[in-house]
Amino acid sequence: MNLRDSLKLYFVMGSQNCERSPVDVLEEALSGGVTMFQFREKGNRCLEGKPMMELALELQHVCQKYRVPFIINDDVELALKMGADGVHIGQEDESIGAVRKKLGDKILGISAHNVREAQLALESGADYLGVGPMFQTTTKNDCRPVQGPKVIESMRKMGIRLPVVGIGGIHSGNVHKVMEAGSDGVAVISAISKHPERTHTLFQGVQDSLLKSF
Ligand SMILES: Cc1ncc(COP(=O)(O)OP(=O)(O)O)c(N)n1
Ligand SMILES: Cc1nc(C(=O)O)sc1CCOP(=O)(O)O
Ligand SMILES: [Mg+2]
Repeated sequence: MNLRDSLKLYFVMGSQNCERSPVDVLEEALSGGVTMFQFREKGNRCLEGKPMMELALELQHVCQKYRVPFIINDDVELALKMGADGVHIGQEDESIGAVRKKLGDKILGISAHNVREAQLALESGADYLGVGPMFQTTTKNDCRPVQGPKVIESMRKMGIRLPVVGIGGIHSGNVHKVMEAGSDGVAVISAISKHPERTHTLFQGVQDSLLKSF
């Protein structure tokens, strides 16, 4: 599967986001159509040290079973140590160029909030952009103000063709707005971590939007 296709339904999650076993949640999400996974163990009640590492390895194993890329949030050294498929970093994390050098040809995702950040990420070697927040979210407390899907639209209008996922407050009722703005897919936490059994509805929303755009 190429990267654009892998980004259709991108599940981002850590144990702090789950109401039951993260391994079971991920397994159900992958059966429901998730195409890429990011391990984001961060914030209140998150695991550290050995328990975090053990969980990361278990989740990586589940992704391997489904042949879905396993991405690590923020921690480049952890990603290299585990042999993860890539890393996602934001504007407040390490420099993009330095991370690209460490990662070689592994997947590098960058958060971008405007056309300038998107252009810089592209020039520094990003493989895809995470753009948000699309809608109001309570999952990440240091989020930027909501700009909505129009940011993705403006990136596309300015000729940025890099694969893009929208993130922040996305659920099956608003997924079409993100896709219609020119996104390749959506990244979600709570819509799946709280209701993994509804993953297929989100996946169908992405597919329907892609079919309509032809
Ligand atoms: C796919 C995707 N997009 C954006 C983010 C946010 O990254 P960042 O801005 O570095 O914030 P944290 O997730 O590290 O709190 C993401 N993780 N994934
Ligand atoms: C991790 C993250 N990054 C965001 C950004 O705007 O960059 S919003 C966000 C949280 C997404 O969680 P939910 O799907 O539950 O709203
Ligand atoms: Mg980050």
